[in-house]
Amino acid sequence: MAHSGVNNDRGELRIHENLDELKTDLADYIAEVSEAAVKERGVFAVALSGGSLISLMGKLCEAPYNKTVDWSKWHIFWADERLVPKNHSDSNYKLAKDGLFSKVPIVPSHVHSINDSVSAEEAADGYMFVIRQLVKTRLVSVSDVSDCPKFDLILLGMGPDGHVASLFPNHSALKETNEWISLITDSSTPPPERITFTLPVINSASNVAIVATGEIKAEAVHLAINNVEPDRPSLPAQLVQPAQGKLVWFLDKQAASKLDGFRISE
Ligand SMILES: O=C(O)[C@H](O)[C@@H](O)[C@H](O)[C@H](O)COP(=O)(O)O
Repeated sequence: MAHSGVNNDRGELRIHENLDELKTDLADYIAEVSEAAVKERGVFAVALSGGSLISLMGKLCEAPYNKTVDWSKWHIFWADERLVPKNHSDSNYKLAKDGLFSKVPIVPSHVHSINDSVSAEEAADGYMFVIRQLVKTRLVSVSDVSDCPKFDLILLGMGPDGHVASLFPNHSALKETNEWISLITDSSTPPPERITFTLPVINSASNVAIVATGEIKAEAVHLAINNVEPDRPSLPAQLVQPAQGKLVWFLDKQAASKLDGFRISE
């Protein structure tokens, strides 16, 4: 690791020499968080995003994790989903199915995907209903400080514009303070219709990881982590500030290259 375990008030930074190291560390981290949740609560409620995140999680499907992780206790949710059919190449469900849960023994009824055969509004309401039910039974924990669900882990990618989940810069969904889910119809990155967790839900999780790689992400990583304009934070990734949970950044050295004080070691 180029820099390991550096903590600042924007969370723990795990900066890696290359993608292979990052993938191993990410798999280790997810396996550890899952084991701790299963020990404490008997289940692991994890929310995924789309993009490169899923392939960066790929080592979970290999030894030793494929055998050591207690997959039967995993419950999978989506921090965001694109409103396309589940067999469409833009679907985050398809991405996760092909890259993850078709390869490990996750219980099909523990996959809490978004309905693709109803209207966007009905899909958003349905997803909200499922999460509400699971919070009632405490399969998903509840935050002590808000009435929001407290996921054991929310895994986020980040776009070069600093978006996380489907929360885009300057979008009104960033201002949502009550609802758990927002329906987006005008996403600046296609496809336009998406369902996303809101910031209150992301910031109520026990653990949040943001995974960003490549030089194309360096500026947004700098703005979000060096907390530029802390009084007027506007970048979605900068607004990820878990109230009681732990935030960890998984970066490669290209994505970290614009961080204040960061030097690439040869
Ligand atoms: O559904 C989505 O579009 C994603 O959840 C999105 O937030 C993604 O994580 C980022 O766009 C980063 O994507 P990359 O890692 O592929 O750059």
